[in-house]
Amino acid sequence: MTISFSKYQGAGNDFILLDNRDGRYDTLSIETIQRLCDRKFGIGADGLIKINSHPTLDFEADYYNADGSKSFCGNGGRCAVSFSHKLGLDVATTRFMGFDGEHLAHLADGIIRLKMADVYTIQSVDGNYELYTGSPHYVHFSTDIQEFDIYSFGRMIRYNDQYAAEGINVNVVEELENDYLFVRTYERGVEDETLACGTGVTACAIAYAHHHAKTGENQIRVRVMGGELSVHFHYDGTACTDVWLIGPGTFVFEGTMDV
Ligand SMILES: N[C@@H](CCC[C@H](N)C(=O)O)C(=O)O
Repeated sequence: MTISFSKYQGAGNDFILLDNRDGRYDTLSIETIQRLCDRKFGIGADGLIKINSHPTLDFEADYYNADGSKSFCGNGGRCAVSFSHKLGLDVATTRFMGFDGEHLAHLADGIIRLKMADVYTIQSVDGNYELYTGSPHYVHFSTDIQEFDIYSFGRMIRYNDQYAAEGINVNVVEELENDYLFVRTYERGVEDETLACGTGVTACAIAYAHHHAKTGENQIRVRVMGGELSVHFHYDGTACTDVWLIGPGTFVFEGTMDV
């Protein structure tokens, strides 16, 4: 089978995008997804997204991590909107289905505003936080995180008895200035640090607002290893609503691969 793909990246988190609106890639196996994402034997990517048709929404973004497991991906969601624009869909305002439910998004001037799920539960775990933003995240605040060994720390948390079965994404966060964070993320399903994680920066921005009791409207800028993202939301002291992840979703190259 010949796969026709486009490669995209959002703040350095990179994805293979497939147009599957006619179902031609419905039978793609987990092994094939792993091979396509492999950086030595395949195209190379942190994840793969099939754009499926949907009965009531503009499309479905069917996301797979590089190991073939499924979740919602914030950076991937933005890239799915950019790719859908390339496919000819009108995505100035668009609604699509993701792993965690329906999403609204807007594309203007190459920047995608992606509406994320509301967050009602922020769990405190020994001074760290655990929350679900479409995928599960562990948030640890620290200083001088450029020097932090995120790989060893991420693996220690992700594979401990509490999380080993389901897995968790592990973020380390530094406050650079008021409302400006630096975030590094170890992603489950990639099992390594990625250059950015959209659901991760969303979780970190929310945990930061919660930690500092920043109620009301929040606009948090986040530096990641591969660029800059923003997270806007309302926090009422308990719940986060009207959550938006803002950033690019950039075309890199396209091609074919025989599998
Ligand atoms: N890179 C993503 C998150 C992808 C899913 C995650 N690895 C998981 O399995 O939970 C993002 O940008 O949100």
